[in-house]
Amino acid sequence: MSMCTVEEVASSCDAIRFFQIYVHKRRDITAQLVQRAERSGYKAIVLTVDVPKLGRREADIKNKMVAPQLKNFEGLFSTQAVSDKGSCLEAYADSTLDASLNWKDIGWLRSITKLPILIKGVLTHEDAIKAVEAGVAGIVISNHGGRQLDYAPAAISVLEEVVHAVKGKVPVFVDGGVRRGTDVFKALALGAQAVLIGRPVLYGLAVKGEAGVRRVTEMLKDELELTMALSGCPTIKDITRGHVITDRERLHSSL
Ligand SMILES: Cc1cc2nc3c(=O)[nH]c(=O)nc-3n(C[C@H](O)[C@H](O)[C@H](O)COP(=O)(O)O)c2cc1C
Repeated sequence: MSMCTVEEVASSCDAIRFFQIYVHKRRDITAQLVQRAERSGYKAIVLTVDVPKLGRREADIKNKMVAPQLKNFEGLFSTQAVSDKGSCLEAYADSTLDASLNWKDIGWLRSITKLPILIKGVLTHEDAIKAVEAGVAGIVISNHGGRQLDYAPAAISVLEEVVHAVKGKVPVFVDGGVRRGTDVFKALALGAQAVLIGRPVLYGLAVKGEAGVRRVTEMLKDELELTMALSGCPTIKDITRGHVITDRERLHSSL
């Protein structure tokens, strides 16, 4: 749901880019986006699976959230959803996203692209195993930044069970609540290959544009390096499971 097009983002930088998609009721629209991402040099498709419907975002409802102009869909369909119930974003998601999304759709996606497909929104080891069986190239553990369902577990709390289930067959990434280098360190120690960052990037952007985003990533990098130095880890490879204690271990030690 970007306000810039696939092509605009591609021409703005030569960084490695992954393209995140939702599956639309109209599959031709999803297919077109995937093809545009391929043509624009994106390296992977990230299929978000935790939004069959938009969660109940009460602030959006109260504030009568207006869906932003989603430029990728210009000429394809109108994204100007209106709602008398409150959130226009919710009305937009209801009318366009396919709530019947299921495991077979990964097969469909694989049939229309040669790019590796990552699945974003996994929170259990059972789903992680199914995702690997369905042929994904990577897993992003995520609860959508806590924006979809109250009481969904924190992504970091399920990281280890997913890593164990996946057994190194595909890389495991995690997002949600990464605010400090220590958070990155913890995720790496619990077996994540990398972390993804949402709101800190947006906060940096809001405060100081591109320089603000740069500063956010520098801060995280500096903090990670300091944490590594103070934990006796000269390289990322030196960060091990033994460097962190989880709640489960605390509980065991008090039994
Ligand atoms: C304003 C906003 C918009 C988002 N839009 C999307 C989206 O379109 N697709 C998606 O997969 N995740 C979306 N997310 C979720 C993020 O990708 C990510 O999972 C989450 O923000 C990570 O948590 P963090 O913000 O604590 O780092 C959005 C998050 C925010 C805050």
